[in-house]
Amino acid sequence: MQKFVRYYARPRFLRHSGPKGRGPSLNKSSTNSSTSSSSNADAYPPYKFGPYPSLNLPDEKSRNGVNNLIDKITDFNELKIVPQLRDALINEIKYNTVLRSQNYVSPTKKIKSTNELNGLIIRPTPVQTAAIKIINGNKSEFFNVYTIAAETGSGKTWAYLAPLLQSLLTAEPSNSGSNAGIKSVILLPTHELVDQVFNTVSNVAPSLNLNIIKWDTDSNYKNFIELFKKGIDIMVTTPGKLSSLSKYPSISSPRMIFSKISFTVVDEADTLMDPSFIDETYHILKNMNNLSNLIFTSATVPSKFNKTISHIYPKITSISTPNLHKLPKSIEFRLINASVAPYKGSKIKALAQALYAIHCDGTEQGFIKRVVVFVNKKEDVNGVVEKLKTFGHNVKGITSDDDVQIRKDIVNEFSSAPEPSTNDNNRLKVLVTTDLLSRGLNFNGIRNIILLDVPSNSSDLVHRAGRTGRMNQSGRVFMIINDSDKGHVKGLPKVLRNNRRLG
Ligand SMILES: Nc1ncnc2c1ncn2[C@@H]1O[C@H](COP(=O)(O)OP(=O)(O)OP(=O)(O)O)[C@@H](O)[C@H]1O
Repeated sequence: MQKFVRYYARPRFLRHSGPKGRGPSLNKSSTNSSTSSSSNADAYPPYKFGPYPSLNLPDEKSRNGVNNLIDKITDFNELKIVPQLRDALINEIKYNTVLRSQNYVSPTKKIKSTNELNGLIIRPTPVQTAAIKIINGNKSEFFNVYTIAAETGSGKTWAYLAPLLQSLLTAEPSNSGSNAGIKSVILLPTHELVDQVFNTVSNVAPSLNLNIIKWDTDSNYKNFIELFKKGIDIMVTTPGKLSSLSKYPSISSPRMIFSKISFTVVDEADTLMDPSFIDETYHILKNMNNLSNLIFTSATVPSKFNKTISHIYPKITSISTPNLHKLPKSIEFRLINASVAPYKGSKIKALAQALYAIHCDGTEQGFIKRVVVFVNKKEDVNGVVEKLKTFGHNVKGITSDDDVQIRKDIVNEFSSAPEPSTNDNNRLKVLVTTDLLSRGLNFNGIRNIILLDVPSNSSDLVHRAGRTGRMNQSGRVFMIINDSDKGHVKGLPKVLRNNRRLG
């Protein structure tokens, strides 16, 4: 029986919008009042959040170039994609889009068959239109480097998968006599993201007659060698796991692995090219001597990342969308001040109260609510989990120290579509984690994110908040602050309410 410790009847949250003096209840899912003022939001410089490295907007020309591309296209049929790929892509999205959780109007009304899905019209998102037009339209035989940058939850995975698959399906048959080798690689920073992208590609590979492989902690080398001999079309892996291949005796040199790779995607690129990953990532990229296409993709473009890749690759085509570095408009952002009574400086009490308020606010009727709580340091996760358990919450924690399979099982509870709630008591599940899970993970139907710690920079804020509000679905982000944080977050609610860009 899940009972909650109540501090007082109604949570008092610092209001970020609406008339003075009336703290809105959590129940009101008033839409973000940014629509009117967001039109001139770009008249202001990006808002620098926090003292650390800022975000860097790709040049205006490339962004404007993308704008007029986007406006005209509303259908995948208008894009240069071979028919079997277009059909496979649309089908995959129809079955797996987060938009389906919007279609769960009640536990019994689960979408059961294709015809019920037909109501879901799948159109290319702006970043998909731009990436497919620019990359598929580029006939140059030389080595092309692209960056794809677009807001969280806007469909970047298919924005790079479509050109990658198009290139595999339209490539000239190899005249080298043997198919053995790897044709393309998708690099990701975490095992969870390798699984997520591999699952997306697996949904279309059979109908496109492509051999794909996931090379990760649970992969089998014998299976890899068998597929390698047949020819691997796409390998989904992490830089570390890809490098580990050269330690096997039968792999004489890295060149044997990399010699045939012509298309590589570095997803969550600002992570994979940051000081903690770059040696491994760059060691791999520089061994790929036959690359025709290299794509870096991310929802944030930190200045350091921009400098690093422009230094290595002098000619880069940047593809970025008008809303880059903005939080999706569908997200409501609220501050909770733990310094006021009854919390008196205890962020944990404010967190417990926020969870209680979410539990009682009447949203997500008929489904188990799931809340993701982000903290800055992994050593704080277990303490927060234990504390919340004392308040009666159903809560789990994940850090990079946890066993990979346990991590994946817990993530799956939060990344799969919302589960019907059979008994009214067990209506709320909580996941406490760090930035390990703030990037890329397609949490499906998560409507509430709580930032227990103030993120130290805009990039972390964008990625954490971006686990909700995906594909413009509604979502709420609560940031719990103390008086000492006020200086750090001053002006942030107004900036986000006006849909301004973060810098
Ligand atoms: N054209 C589309 N129409 C509807 N849903 C889509 C479309 N393209 C992708 N989706 C769905 O949107 C969700 C988010 O896509 P994806 O994970 O690629 O976003 P992203 O931009 O990579 O996010 P992040 O920046 O957090 O990594 C997925 O559920 C995906 O199935």
